[in-house]
Amino acid sequence: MDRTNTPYGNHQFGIYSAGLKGELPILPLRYEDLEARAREVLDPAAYWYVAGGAGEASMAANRHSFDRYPLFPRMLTDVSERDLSTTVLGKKHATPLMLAPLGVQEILHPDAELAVARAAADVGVPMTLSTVSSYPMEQVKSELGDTTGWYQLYWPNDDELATSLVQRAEKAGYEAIVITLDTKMLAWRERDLEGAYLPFLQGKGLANYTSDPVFCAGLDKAPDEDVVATVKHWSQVYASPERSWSDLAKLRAATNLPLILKGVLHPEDALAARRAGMDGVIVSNHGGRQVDGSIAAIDALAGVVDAVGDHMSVLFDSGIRRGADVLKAVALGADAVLVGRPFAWGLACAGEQGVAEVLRRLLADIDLTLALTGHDRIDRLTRAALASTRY
Ligand SMILES: Cc1cc2nc3c(=O)[nH]c(=O)nc-3n(C[C@H](O)[C@H](O)[C@H](O)COP(=O)(O)O)c2cc1C
Ligand SMILES: CCCCCCC(=O)C(=O)O
Repeated sequence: MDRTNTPYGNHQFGIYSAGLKGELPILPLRYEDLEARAREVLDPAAYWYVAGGAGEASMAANRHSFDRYPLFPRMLTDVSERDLSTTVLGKKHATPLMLAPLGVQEILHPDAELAVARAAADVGVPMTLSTVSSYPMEQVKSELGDTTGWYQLYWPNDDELATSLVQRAEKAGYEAIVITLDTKMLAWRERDLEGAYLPFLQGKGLANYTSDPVFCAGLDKAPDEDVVATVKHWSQVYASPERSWSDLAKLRAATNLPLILKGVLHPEDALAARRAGMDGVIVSNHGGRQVDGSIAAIDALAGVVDAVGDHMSVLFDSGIRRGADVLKAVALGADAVLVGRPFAWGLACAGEQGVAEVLRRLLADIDLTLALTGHDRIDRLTRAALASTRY
C-alpha cells in the first residue's frame, strides 16, 4: 500500500499525488462538472434516462437531506493510519463502497458492464450487476474475477425464470442476490415520457434474458431473429406486481446465496424482511426514480438500522456523491453504501478508466474525511460522529 506523504496526507488511493506530479485528471473533479461532461458526449435521451428521476423532488431531497446530519470533527486523535474496511454479510470488504446495479449501460458506453467490472476489479470495489444488463451475467463475472459480485434480480412473474436467473448467478460465482422491490413498474418519469424513450423497448438491456433457456423457451424464434417478439415477451414476464412477502420463500428455496432486499425504507418492511429470512436490506429510494415526494433515503436509514441492524446487514444508496455522505451513512448505521450515477458519468466519459477514476476519487475523499473528522476506522463510526439530533 502506497502511503507516501503529500499535502493531502498519506492516503492510499493516490489521486492527489498523481495531480501533484503534474498529471492532469482525465475527468472533471466536481460531480456537477462530471455530469455536464457526460451530457456533452451522450445522446440527450440517454442522458436524461440516467440523470432524471420521477418528478425530481425526491432526487433533490436525497441530496439536501444529507445536510441534516453534519459531521462533528474531533481533534488530536492519531489518524496516521486509517482502515476503511467493513464487514457485510459476514465477509470483510476493503472499503464500505460498492457499485449499485444500473441497468442498460450500453446507452452510456459500448463496453457497458464489462468496462465497469474491469474497473471494479482494478480498484477492488464490489459490483452489483443488474438483471437488465447489456452483457450476460457470466461474461461480466469473468471480467470481475475474484472481486465480489452481487446479482440484482428484477423478480419476474414466472417462477421458473426467476429460479433460472438466480441459479445461473450462483453458478457464475455471484455472492449474493439483491431483489429490487421498488420497481414493479416504472414510475411517471416525464423526461423519458417526453422523449418516448425506454431503451428496453429497442431490445437493449435484455442480455440476461436472451441468454436464458427458460426465457428463450417462451419464444418461437431465436431472440435476434425477432426482436419485436423478444421485447414483447420480456415486457410480459419482467415484473410481478402481485407478489407479497410470502413469495420470498420461493426465492429462499431456489438458492443458497444470501438474499438482500433493495428499496426498503419503512422500519416495518425491514422487520418483515427479517421475518422472511432475508440476510440484508438496502435502504434506497432508487435514486429518486420511483416515488416522487417520498422520504429521502438518508432520512429512512436510522429507523431501519434501529429495527433490524443488530440482526442483518443494512446497506444504503441514493444520493451518495462525496466522502462525507459515506461517513454520514456509516455513522447512522449502514454497513456499506452503493453509488449509482457518479460511476455512470465516469463510464460515459472515459469507459473503464473513467469508472476507476470516479471510484478512486471517492475512496480518497472518504479516507481524507475520516482522518479530518478524527477517526481511524470507518467501521467504528457511530452516531456520535454526527452533530445532528434528527435520528
Ligand atoms: C440509469 C439507472 C439505471 C438503474 N437501473 C437499476 C437496475 O437495473 N436495478 C436496480 O435495482 N436499480 C437500478 N437503479 C437504481 C440504482 O441501483 C440506485 O438505487 C440509485 O442509482 C442510487 O442513487 P444515485 O444514483 O443517486 O447514487 C438505476 C439507476 C439509474 C440511475
Ligand atoms: C421496465 C424496465 C425496468 C428496468 C428499469 C431499470 C431501472 O431500475 C431504472 O431505470 O431505474
